[in-house]
Amino acid sequence: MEDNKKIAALLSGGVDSSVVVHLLCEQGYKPSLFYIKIGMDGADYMDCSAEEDIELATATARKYGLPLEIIDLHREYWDNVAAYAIDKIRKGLTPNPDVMCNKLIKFGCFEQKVGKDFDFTATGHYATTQIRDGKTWLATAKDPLKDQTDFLAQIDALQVSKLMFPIGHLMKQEVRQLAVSAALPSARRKDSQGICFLGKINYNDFVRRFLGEKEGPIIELETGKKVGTHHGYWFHTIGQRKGLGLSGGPWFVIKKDVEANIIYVSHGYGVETQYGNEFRFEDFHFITENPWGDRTSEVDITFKIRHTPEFAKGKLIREDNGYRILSSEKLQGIAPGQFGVIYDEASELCIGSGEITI
Ligand SMILES: Nc1ncnc2c1ncn2[C@@H]1O[C@H](COP(=O)(O)OP(=O)(O)OP(=O)(O)O)[C@@H](O)[C@H]1O
Repeated sequence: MEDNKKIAALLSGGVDSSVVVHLLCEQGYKPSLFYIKIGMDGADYMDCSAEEDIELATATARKYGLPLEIIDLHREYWDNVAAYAIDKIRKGLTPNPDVMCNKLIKFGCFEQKVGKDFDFTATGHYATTQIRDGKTWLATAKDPLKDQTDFLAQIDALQVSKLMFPIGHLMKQEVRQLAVSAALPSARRKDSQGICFLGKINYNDFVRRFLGEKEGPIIELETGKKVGTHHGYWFHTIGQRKGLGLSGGPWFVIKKDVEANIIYVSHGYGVETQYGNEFRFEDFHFITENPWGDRTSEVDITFKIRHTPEFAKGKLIREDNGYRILSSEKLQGIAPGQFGVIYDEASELCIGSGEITI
């Protein structure tokens, strides 16, 4: 990479993005730093302050003599990401605001307002990129526990071609050590959850504010017996185990009847209905392009249906009107609305993702 590249670095005040700044400077770059402000919408249920973040970001910028600008994307966030999350929850689905925040805010609105004037945007995401056949592909991080490619799996070819992930080749421990040895202002900070509000606020308070409460029965799937009462199907998600307030557990949420406001639960593991080995996608999205071409109808892949370090093995099957995953093993808690994320067989490249439907 040439040293005169113009780089915008997204700085959150956390350890990871501070190390990004440090590494870029060591490589001879002079990145412009940007802190994205989402704001709290004047609501007390979002008790999180950006002040400490901004203070640490400012201290980091000063240490390296770099300009820091605060970009207000509050309206954009609420109009896009929060509205998306509420809409999905209302439909009984499980949204993933982190995925949408990356696609629409960090690499969407930010790109349109600021990033467009730079050659690259650097972030502290745990991910890498690879060039193959002249094209840029999203690739997994060295640290499997921290890998965040699943949160990036809705970005597009143009976005990925402009991204830099300077810490993607490091283990979290190495990043922390670098922060300490470089005496970065954020070195001793514990991990943050970034700007995505659902990581920072009480999820139930957020949902209650928009959808209120509505009591309904909790019914045991096998017996049809009422075992408890819930306060609205929107507080519960398929596969959920905690927070049902039922005795004699463990209980799992197996199914939701959104029309009738009923939650169906079942006991313990080994319940056949709790597992599935296939699901379909609503609009599958390839990040760079379809690496298998249109003629291949069935390919071996690895995939994730939630944010876990493990990859499941399976086949991606092309159908007349979309794609289907056939898993080699039974999957627990396939939650419609969540993103199913596809990787190549070696779990090296993140190929794309789609919203799960069943
Ligand atoms: N408020 C923000 N302003 C600018 N960039 C941000 C902001 N929040 C997150 N980012 C960028 O997105 C990356 C990934 O964010 P994530 O939410 O995963 O935080 P993280 O992994 O804890 O990173 P960090 O330690 O840098 O906060 C960050 O490293 C940073 O580059």
